[in-house]
Amino acid sequence: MNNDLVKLSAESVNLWFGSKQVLKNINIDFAPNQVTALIGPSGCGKSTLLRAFNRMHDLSPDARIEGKLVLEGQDLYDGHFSATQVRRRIGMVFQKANPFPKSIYENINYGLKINDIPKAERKGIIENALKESYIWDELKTELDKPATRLSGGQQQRLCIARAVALRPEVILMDEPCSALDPLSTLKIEELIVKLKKDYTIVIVTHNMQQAQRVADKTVFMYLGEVIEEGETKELFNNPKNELTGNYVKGRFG
Ligand SMILES: Nc1ncnc2c1ncn2[C@@H]1O[C@H](COP(=O)(O)OP(=O)(O)OP(=O)(O)O)[C@@H](O)[C@H]1O
Repeated sequence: MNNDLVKLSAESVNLWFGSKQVLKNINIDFAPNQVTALIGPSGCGKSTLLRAFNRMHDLSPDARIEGKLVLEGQDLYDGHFSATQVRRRIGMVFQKANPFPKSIYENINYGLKINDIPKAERKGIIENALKESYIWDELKTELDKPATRLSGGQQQRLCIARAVALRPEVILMDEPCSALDPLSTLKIEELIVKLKKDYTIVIVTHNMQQAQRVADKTVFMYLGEVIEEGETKELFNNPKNELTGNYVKGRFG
């Protein structure tokens, strides 16, 4: 891919937990302002790859990474960045919404504080992040209420607001809708499509319809390897690899 069209990439990435190799020679380029879905059967390494971009394996003493994970030409592991700096530029939303046991306001304010955003700016940023995440109208009169009292779908949109408040360049989403009802799922999907105007988004999903609804590109992984990647429509309707075809048609997984 032309370098101007690459926001984030994995270059010859191998990853082990102890002696078990979980990622094998992964090469992927993620284009800016696009949504890319990572699909593949359970255990194929999707979350592990996503987490590697966010420096989440720093805390696993048995994790070993070879190769490069690159954001705009800069290696995320070459000592240039701290994990906090990486996470400011690459936000993450998890499978289960994980609001802090604090108020709605404080959930977003906390990240702003630890990233030294001046106090005078925080209120406006919080309002914007909630608006951007389509949740302001629902929550504007109860910002002081505990976030844990929100519905699962609202909690997940709050977590997305928490991520966007820091103005990351990339948002990684690890099965963000798997714990949600169909209506909340639809709202998050609409939000994802809207957010790609400003962010590069990578989403892990087991939901084939979801991948087709939200993703411009799709990457199919199997046993730690990338088997096929391409335009979502193409990969689903005209897969080049038999394994991909069997997976997207639901024959295994
Ligand atoms: N911290 C860890 N220590 C040891 N092994 C791990 C660790 N994290 C993941 N693994 C192993 O790595 C492999 C890949 O797991 P991963 O969670 O990346 O798969 P996945 O494709 O995201 O699966 P799922 O769709 O079920 O979430 C699995 O065999 C898992 O047990």
